[in-house]
Amino acid sequence: MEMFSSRIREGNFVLNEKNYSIKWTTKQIENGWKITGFIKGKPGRIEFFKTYSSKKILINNWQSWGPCKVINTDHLKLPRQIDDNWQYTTSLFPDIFEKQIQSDYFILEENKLYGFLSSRIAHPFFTVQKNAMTAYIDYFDAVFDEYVPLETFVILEGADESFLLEKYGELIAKENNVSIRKQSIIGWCSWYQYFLNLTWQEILKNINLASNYPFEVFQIDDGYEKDIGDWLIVKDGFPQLYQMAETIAKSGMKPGIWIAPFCVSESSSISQNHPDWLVKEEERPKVAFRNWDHQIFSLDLSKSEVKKWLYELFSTLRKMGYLYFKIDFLFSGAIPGKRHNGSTPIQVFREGLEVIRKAVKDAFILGCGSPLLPAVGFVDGMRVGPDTTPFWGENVPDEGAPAAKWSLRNAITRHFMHRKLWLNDPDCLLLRSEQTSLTLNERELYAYTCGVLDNIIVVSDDLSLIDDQSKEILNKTLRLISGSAFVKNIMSTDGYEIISRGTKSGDVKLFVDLEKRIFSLEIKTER
Ligand SMILES: O=[N+]([O-])c1cccc(O[C@H]2O[C@H](CO)[C@H](O)[C@H](O)[C@H]2O)c1
Repeated sequence: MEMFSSRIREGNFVLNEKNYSIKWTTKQIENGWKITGFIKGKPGRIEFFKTYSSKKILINNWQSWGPCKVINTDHLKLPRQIDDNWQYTTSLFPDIFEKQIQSDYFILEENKLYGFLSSRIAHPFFTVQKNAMTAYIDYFDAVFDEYVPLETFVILEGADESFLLEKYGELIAKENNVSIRKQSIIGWCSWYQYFLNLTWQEILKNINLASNYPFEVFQIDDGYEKDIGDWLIVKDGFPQLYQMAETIAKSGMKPGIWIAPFCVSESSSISQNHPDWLVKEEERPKVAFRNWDHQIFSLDLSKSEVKKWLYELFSTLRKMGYLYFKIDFLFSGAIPGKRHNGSTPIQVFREGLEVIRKAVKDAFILGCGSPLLPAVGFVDGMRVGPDTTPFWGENVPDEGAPAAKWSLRNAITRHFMHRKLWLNDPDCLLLRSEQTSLTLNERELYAYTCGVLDNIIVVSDDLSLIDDQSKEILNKTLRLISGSAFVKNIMSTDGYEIISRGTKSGDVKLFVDLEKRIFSLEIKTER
């Protein structure tokens, strides 16, 4: 284990390189080491730490949808090609990802965890090549005249990897002064039934049927808006946004809305009227990703006009009565590219989140498609996996594309974040027995796992398709929440053992195998 080419040991150190200076402190902590410090100059991408890598490692992608999974470093085929439309969800640095094994923020291996506790200015990540693991901190093109804090780094050692990961989560929470909402979310969401074919008639139908369910939140997803960026203008056939909120509120639920606030479509009025608001590459608006048959640009969140627009947008929605905001495609605010004031993409991403937080006050913010570590402290809930699907998805590559199987796997491998960094959103439960390829067993397996994990529970079905059996799955799931859950064998590749103490049904133990699609649920003490 080497930091800047010297063996790791306690003390205060200084290093003056050509382009930057760094001073740091290495301290022994319970179960390992902690490194804090300061840096100035034009660091670019610094090689921070080096060690040997095991073959079996748990790696993590930087944003919500990306995989968090155990791999065997010998079995990964390199080089690999990235889908051009989704470069930055695959990696913040696609050129690195194509050639090397990459893990963002942390790596877990047998008996050891290497992890960063913060991403306030820079992007910290690891690469593995042959048996060499390197930790980098990337400061993009930023120049710091004065010392700025280094992203804090820890090495944790111990025999139980699940425990190391939990410990890591606690340290991140402490570093970022996180406070967690006690009250979790039980709700309804339109996306996984209606996708972009959403209509106001169907929304009304489901608002009415929702009175038979314990939903506190009723969230309208993508499909109501005229264009990505033109959020306050609705599609033909929808009432005004304030009327939608009123209708939901009248039925006794909290109005929730989906919005992708850090990006705009090439066709939106923002792109047309404010080209100066967009992140540029070679003087042209940079394509953050392609979706909805359009090129999608990234907003330059370093600009005060953009921040003002963002604040107005969210305070308007809040005034209309929205109390739950699913803010999506957030990664687009943090992609590399030229911003107006020289801040790093990570800094401006956090400034954007801060503006939204101020504007919506105490309303619930659910992050989605979001960089994970930089969002800690700004969001109440966070999607921790790819989109779920009304099919299992066993043939979908494990790379962040929608698939129930991989969505649930991430809910398990990223469980250590739950109630430490935010409330985990494992994505929606799909309970309907029609218009789905999920079997009864798969629907139960998904729902009970989310329940035992105590995660956010949001149903995304046309409620007129819910039969008694499907409703009983929901009721049973809701009796499994509120416990404190622990994934016992996090490095496993053939089935997870999850225990949860103090659930509404007592202490429970769940064994779940996503390959074989089997589970067994043991309820130990009835209360
Ligand atoms: O279909 N896609 O290509 C695609 C790519 C990436 C993300 C994605 O889903 C995201 O946005 C939709 C609305 O558009 C829902 O809100 C999902 O819950 C959210 O995760 C969909």
